[in-house]
Amino acid sequence: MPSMSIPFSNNPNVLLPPRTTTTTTSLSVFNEKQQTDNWNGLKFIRGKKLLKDLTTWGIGGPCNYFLQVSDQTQLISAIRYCHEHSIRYIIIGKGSNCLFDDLGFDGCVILNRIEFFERKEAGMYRVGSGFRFNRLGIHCSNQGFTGLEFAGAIPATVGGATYMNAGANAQEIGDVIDSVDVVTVQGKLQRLQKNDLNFGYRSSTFQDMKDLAAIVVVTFQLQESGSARTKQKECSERRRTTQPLGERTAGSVFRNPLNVGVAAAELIEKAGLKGFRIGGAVVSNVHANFFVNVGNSTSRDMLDLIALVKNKVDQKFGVQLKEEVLYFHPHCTDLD
Ligand SMILES: NC(=O)C1=CN([C@@H]2O[C@H](COP(=O)(O)OP(=O)(O)OC[C@H]3O[C@@H](n4cnc5c(N)ncnc54)[C@H](OP(=O)(O)O)[C@@H]3O)[C@@H](O)[C@H]2O)C=CC1
Ligand SMILES: C=C(O[C@H]1[C@H](O)[C@@H](CO)O[C@H](OP(=O)(O)OP(=O)(O)OC[C@H]2O[C@@H](n3ccc(=O)[nH]c3=O)[C@H](O)[C@@H]2O)[C@@H]1NC(C)=O)C(=O)O
Repeated sequence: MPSMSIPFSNNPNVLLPPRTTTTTTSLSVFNEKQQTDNWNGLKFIRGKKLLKDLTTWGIGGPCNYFLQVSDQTQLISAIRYCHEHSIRYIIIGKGSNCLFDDLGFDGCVILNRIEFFERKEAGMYRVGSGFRFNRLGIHCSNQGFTGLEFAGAIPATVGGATYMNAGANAQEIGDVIDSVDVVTVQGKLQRLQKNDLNFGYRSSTFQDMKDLAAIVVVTFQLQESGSARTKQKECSERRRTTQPLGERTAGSVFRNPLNVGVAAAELIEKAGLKGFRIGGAVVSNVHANFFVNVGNSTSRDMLDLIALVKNKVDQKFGVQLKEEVLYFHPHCTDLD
């Protein structure tokens, strides 16, 4: 079995080489007593924040620096701090698409809680990227606007969903976005209009932006519809009956293969892998593209299960599945 099958996040900030004076190259700091670093009013927690508590999979050791931000100014300051100190960093929302390592993350994890919500005019909403995506979907549908009914049951933030171009039930977030405000790695704010944005199946302009630090605000333009509320309830009901809700998963592990005409889940099921288990990681019996942490999965269990499923599907059907979930290596990845 290959030791590592899942690609790393392609976020350039994650690849930033640590400077030994500021980011430890060993993870020994994680065993020390929790400390805080105060900088420009920001309070970084050092060494003790467990990533398993920040992700839906419930897997992941401590991160070297942790910070929760609740507004744009804090986020920009945090990014500047990381750059000035050569600390690699990532922004996470609900942690529903992330696999962290049991060894943790030798860098800074910034938890996005920029949660404001403004109604600009009928059907136009300006929303902080840390706002809960499911809450947004329910609210807009209840107000009689269509386009985000699918979001009502998805555990994500608006920023994470935009970055991935989240979609379900034949809808995608990219279809109803009017503009997106981002902050660059230089700490500058920039607005991207609808015409500048290029969304595809689980892909977005943001995944290719070399100078993206974070999505900060998303503005939506929705159309009126008398059936939005009913449709939203149907989407949630469908999810309840076809997906293992209430279990520790990261949603779909693999993207659906393009131009094959068959879903990843179907290939995995036909390979006889439903219920297959490695340690505490199990292919769901409810939906084969969901892998469940049944309580004690290590990151290695999950990585091995992903690699095994990939291999079996390739051997049996000649289809190379691509991961939707992102893996974050504990150390600087340019050395690996
Ligand atoms: N359809 C469904 O039923 C389900 C869908 N999902 C999907 O999972 C995604 C996860 O959302 P969420 O939990 O919020 O994200 P996560 O916290 O899991 O973050 C995943 C990655 O998204 C990027 N990201 C998150 N927030 C931002 C931001 N503000 N600015 C820039 N990049 C950001 C980062 O990538 P990087 O570090 O590489 O920059 C981050 O590592 C959603 O897109 C959703 O589609 C999840 C579960 C179910
Ligand atoms: C969960 C996610 O998004 C989901 C989204 O919720 C649903 C609902 O629209 O559609 C996608 O799943 P999916 O393609 O597996 O959709 P489903 O309708 O559940 O299944 C597709 C096909 O696979 C078959 N199927 C499904 C599950 C299973 O165990 N076995 C199986 O054979 C179904 O019968 C169906 O013919 C998204 N996944 C991807 C990778 O595109 C996510 O991105 O994390």
